[in-house]
Amino acid sequence: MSTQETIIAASSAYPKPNQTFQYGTAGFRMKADLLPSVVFRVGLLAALRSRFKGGQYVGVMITASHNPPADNGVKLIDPLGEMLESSWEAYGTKLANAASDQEVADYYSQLEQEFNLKPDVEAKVVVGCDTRESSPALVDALVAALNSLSIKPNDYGTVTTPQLHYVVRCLNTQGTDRAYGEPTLEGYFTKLSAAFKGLMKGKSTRTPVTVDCANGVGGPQLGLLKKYLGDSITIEVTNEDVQTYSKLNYQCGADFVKVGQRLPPSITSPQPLARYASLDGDADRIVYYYVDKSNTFHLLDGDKIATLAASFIVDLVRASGIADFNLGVVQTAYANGNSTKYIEKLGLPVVCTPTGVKHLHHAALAYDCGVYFEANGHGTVLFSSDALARIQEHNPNTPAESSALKNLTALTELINQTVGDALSDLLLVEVILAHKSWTPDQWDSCYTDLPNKLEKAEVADRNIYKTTDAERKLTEPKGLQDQIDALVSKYSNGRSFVRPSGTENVVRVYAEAGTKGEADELAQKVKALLN
Ligand SMILES: CC(=O)N[C@H]1[C@@H](OP(=O)(O)O)O[C@H](CO)[C@@H](O)[C@@H]1O
Ligand SMILES: [Mg+2]
Repeated sequence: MSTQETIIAASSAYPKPNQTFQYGTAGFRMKADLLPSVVFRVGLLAALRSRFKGGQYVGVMITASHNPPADNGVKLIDPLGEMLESSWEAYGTKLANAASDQEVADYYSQLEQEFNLKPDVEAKVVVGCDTRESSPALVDALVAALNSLSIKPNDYGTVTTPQLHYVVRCLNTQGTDRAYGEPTLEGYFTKLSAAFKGLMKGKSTRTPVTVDCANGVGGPQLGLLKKYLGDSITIEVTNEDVQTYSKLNYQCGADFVKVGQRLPPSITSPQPLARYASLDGDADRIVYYYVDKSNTFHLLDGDKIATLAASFIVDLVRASGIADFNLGVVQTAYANGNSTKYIEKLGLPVVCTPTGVKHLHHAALAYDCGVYFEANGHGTVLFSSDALARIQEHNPNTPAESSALKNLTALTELINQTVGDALSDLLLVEVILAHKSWTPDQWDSCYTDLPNKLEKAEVADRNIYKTTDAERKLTEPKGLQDQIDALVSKYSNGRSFVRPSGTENVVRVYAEAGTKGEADELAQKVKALLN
């Protein structure tokens, strides 16, 4: 049979439902029963992408992150562990929407020709999935697509999204001077735990940190990581039930905590000033929190993690005696206004990009060290290859410089530089707090969040909302931005913006103001302009 015929035969087992699909910020994501045809076609896309990249490995992750248990999703990982290059999202969308098996096969061949893909360049695809009930069948759909092209994918089983990103990068850099690590889970755990233990040497024993794993894949993986960490840290794991599918992200996890600004109900008697953290369903996102002595809840979100990491790394670089090192922080419009002010006060450059990790990641590459976080806890730290070389070649002049340099080097190993990684970020925060001997309230006191409110509005057509200035201003519908500005001007420390979501059929409204009541009121008033 020709390739066309084998694709058609295999595709016929995965008929397309009557639905339009779009590869968005988080790949394809929706109710799992709508996804088999999409995942099959993403398998074809992954093969094309790998061949386009000269036969390098690409990854396919099956997950719907913080979405409810009945949802699932699929996204592609590029060879260095980054998100799929944006220009390819459109090919994914077109493949997913092809009306017949014949059209699927035709479009596959068309792309093969367009990119002049040689038949002798073999595709290499790795796959991983989260713990959802629907995940194994979706992996089967992916494997069926690859098998129809005579490709045998490398299945990493149930893994966190960042673990798969790590593995993809390791596979493609093996044996080069940019080798990222062993392309196995053991390699991942060993790399993180060795760096962590080095950084914690000589630090006094800390109180435990409690980690809510959203009843997702982070639970079992954190359980494994703990074995490698030994007694270098005490981690208490909660919400780690992956057997009861309905519990995933239910009343727990990073999204629940961030959106509701409250504890997961499973934490019934929080210890004042103890450290708590929540992961999301695929463990690429983390937020911290604590209750103070009067039992009031305080969130330490992605902005707080970014400022903590940036100030710590700047200090380490200085203490190592490395000069002319430029460190920048990348945020989105959702970053709290006071976090931005704080970073400016530290004398660090800070830029704002559109929402979505790929935009932040790209902007962070402009620095020797780019620290990027979304307020909701997605984020990581990138060191440029030039910066890594300078750190490696630097000759310290004093024992103090030598010790700082050693820690800086270990940090570059501890941080998953492919993508935001809740497990790696957890260890990063723990290291910094240990080095500063800080309790969570001391960390929190660096700056006070401006009261804020995030709302969503259901609108007839979110595509009529067009933005500029990193999504902070509307250009369309005409006149709406002026109305928003007029409202904002009535509030001290007021700020508000409106943008269409990239992952849900809604428009998001964000507002900040001097008091919580004013922030809520401003958000309501801006929302009312949309109807
Ligand atoms: C306000 C907000 O939290 N938006 C989220 C959300 O994007 P929207 O385009 O706002 O739907 O999902 C993205 C993917 O997970 C994440 O990167 C982003 O931060
Ligand atoms: Mg996630």
